[in-house]
Amino acid sequence: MDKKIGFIGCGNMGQAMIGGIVKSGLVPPEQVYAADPSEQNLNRVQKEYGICVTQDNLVPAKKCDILVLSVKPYLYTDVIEEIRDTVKQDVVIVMIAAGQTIAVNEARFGRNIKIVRAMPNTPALVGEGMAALCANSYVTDEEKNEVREIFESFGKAEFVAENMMDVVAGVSGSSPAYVYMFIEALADGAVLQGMPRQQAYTFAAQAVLGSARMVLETGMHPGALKDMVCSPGGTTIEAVASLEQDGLRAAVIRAVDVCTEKSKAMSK
Ligand SMILES: NC(=O)C1=CN([C@@H]2O[C@H](COP(=O)(O)OP(=O)(O)OC[C@H]3O[C@@H](n4cnc5c(N)ncnc54)[C@H](O)[C@@H]3O)[C@@H](O)[C@H]2O)C=CC1
Ligand SMILES: O=C(O)[C@@H]1CCC=N1
Repeated sequence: MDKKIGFIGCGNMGQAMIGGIVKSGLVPPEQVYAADPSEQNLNRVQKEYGICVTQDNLVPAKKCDILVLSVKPYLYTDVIEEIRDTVKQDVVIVMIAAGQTIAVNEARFGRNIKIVRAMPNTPALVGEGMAALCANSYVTDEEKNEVREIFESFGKAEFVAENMMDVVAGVSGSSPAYVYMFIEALADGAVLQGMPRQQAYTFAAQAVLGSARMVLETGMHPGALKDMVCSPGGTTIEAVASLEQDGLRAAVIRAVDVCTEKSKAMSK
């Protein structure tokens, strides 16, 4: 892609996206810019990925065709105020912050600005991200495809209606945290039964990875896949009955629900 891609904010999510883009070879590292006040973060991405780094937000603002605002939601007002007179006329702004709506941010720019709102997740760093995207009417189909290509360079990406963005935070933006908790708990159970800890993380994480691929690649219902593991009178159904008793599913459904509600509340 012959575009310059900039990041304002180079923390967890910015670094995950930069890592994904550079590793995929979508654009050469010289075409990727990151601005952040943290020298430590900049040194890390500069050393690891060879991209252009600066503490001045106006550098990527001036140079980039696609500009990702990867700062915390509360900083959007200040950052937009800082860059809005410097960005290219035709720049495509990509907003990845939870609870930041297109309408509110169009108003902050105060002109007809192209905005794509996205909700990615950190597995982007290993090329297995999941992102939802939606765009305002100023973004052309070609530009939408370019932004989709960026997100697809480190995982899957789908356009959705903007009113789906809150639930996307609940089901994929934030859910890696719940999955890590599940992996940690699986490993703790194995350690309790005598397995060395590092080995336990490998066994637990590979089981989660393989199960996720089964859902995506077989297209089978998760319940049917679960039934395939449960031998009558066997070990698995003992564990499944125990998880039902302890409310695993109810706990997860509630987690997605409260996360979604928090995202909605942040939009107000
Ligand atoms: N971490 C995640 O899993 C996900 C995060 N997001 C969104 O990504 C955004 C960033 O989140 P994280 O990367 O987790 O936060 P973070 O705290 O790791 O990174 C934010 C970065 O912004 C920098 N920063 C602070 N003030 C700045 C300024 N004025 N100009 C430029 N950079 C500045 C900080 O030094 C830091 O490196 C948030 O809006 C969040 O909602 C979206 C999806 C997933
Ligand atoms: O916790 C957060 O607010 C961000 C948004 C999705 C994942 N992390």
